[in-house]
Amino acid sequence: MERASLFFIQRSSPLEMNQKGSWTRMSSIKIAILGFGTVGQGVYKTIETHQKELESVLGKKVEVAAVLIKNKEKDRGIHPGVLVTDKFEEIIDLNQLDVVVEAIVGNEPAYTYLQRAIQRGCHVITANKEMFASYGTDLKELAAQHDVSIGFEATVAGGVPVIQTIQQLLNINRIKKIEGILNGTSNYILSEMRAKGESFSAALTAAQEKGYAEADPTNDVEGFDAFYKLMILSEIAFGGKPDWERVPREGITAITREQIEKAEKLGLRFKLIASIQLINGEIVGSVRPTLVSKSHPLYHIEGVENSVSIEADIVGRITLQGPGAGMLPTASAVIEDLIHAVLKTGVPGNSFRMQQQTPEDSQVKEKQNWLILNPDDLDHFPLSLSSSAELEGSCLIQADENTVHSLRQENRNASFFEVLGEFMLEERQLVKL
Ligand SMILES: NC(=O)C1=CN([C@@H]2O[C@H](COP(=O)(O)OP(=O)(O)OC[C@H]3O[C@@H](n4cnc5c(N)ncnc54)[C@H](OP(=O)(O)O)[C@@H]3O)[C@@H](O)[C@H]2O)C=CC1
Ligand SMILES: N[C@@H](CC=O)C(=O)O
Repeated sequence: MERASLFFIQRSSPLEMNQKGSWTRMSSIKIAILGFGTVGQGVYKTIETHQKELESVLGKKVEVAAVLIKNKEKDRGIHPGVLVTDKFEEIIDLNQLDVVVEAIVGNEPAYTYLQRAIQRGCHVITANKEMFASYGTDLKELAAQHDVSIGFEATVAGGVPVIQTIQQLLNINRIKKIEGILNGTSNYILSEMRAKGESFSAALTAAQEKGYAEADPTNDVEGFDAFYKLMILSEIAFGGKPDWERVPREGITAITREQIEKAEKLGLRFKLIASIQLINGEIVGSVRPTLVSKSHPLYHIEGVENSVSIEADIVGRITLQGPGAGMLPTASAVIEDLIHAVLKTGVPGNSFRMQQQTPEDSQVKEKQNWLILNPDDLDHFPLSLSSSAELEGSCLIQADENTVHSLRQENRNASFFEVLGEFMLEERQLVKL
């Protein structure tokens, strides 16, 4: 009995003194969660488990007023007082609605729902990178017009607070380059294939079961997901995005277990690397499978972990690392955005970061090391390493992007992988092109 009443006291709003000096129930922050999959459920659970912390930071209880889903037949285990509906109209028409958290999939109807929520005066938070990469600029503008916050920490690198780091903590630094592992599913698959000899499809199934993969995992394994995240980072770091068509995007589907084993023998690991930088004032990016050597920090990023390195002119290089996908890490990003939303530190324009950076000290892209697996014509590479047992049927070159591009055209069956980090082979010479 005592336990039950204690529980009741905790769940009801605390008392606050009103202007007339009498005690009333403290008002609560009412939120709606759009989507109740991995992310939506994580947010719902975290609000339950961390109500005390939320209340102490915000001075108010946070109440989930409504949840939007597609399939009304599924049992959700949601508290009976919460409106569970497949009709957005019922949510947007609620008497009180302060924050809308969007965790559904794809551009529409997510974009329209968030526009309507902002127009109603609600703060919005999204985890939907595909939508935000396309419409983030418009939504930020709309949010500024309506003086509401827009949170999108969960759109990039799951639980790793990279957006707030750039927006709130690197206001004066000029960012030169951002590079990292931005897709948890791909990194998990590559790690499982290498460490446990799993097949691609078995590793993908496991990533889906753990809630890491997108509803359509093509986005993960073909590099679209990392690409969307890169575009979101580009906008906050450089104040703009490159022409999407000019960003090479390649996923991990063509990587075989044999290639992974061959790389392993050479002390190299495959990682899906996303990178974006200013080169002579132009924003240049790419998403592609890359080989990293033991000396490189990304070599040790395994499983669902993500890692993002930010190179800036004052601070130098800082690296953030942590879980890049999954229920609770993503809920963590959303919940922290909720604090900024309610305290209004997430209103666009409240970040001091300049919108457009002067590309004064942008860099010239140097030649990189590339490992070519199975070139069609080894004679093409006079100093090829084909005589090496480990490198049988492959060679290492140093070349710029354009040279590699032409070589690819001439060697259609060969695979070209940039090598990051120190990579030297005894008695072997690098072919410099
Ligand atoms: N999973 C992760 O680790 C991360 C995911 N994200 C992003 O968060 C978003 C959600 O991901 P996740 O939770 O994994 O996805 P899920 O597929 O697990 O869940 C999607 C949810 O959205 C609902 N939904 C889909 N379309 C509609 C619609 N048109 N109207 C109403 N409800 C709809 C589904 O309803 P129903 O249950 O009825 O089918 C489901 O509850 C995605 O944009 C994803 O990219 C971001 C960071 C990490
Ligand atoms: N599918 C995504 C989820 C988080 O953004 C990933 O695997 O990284």
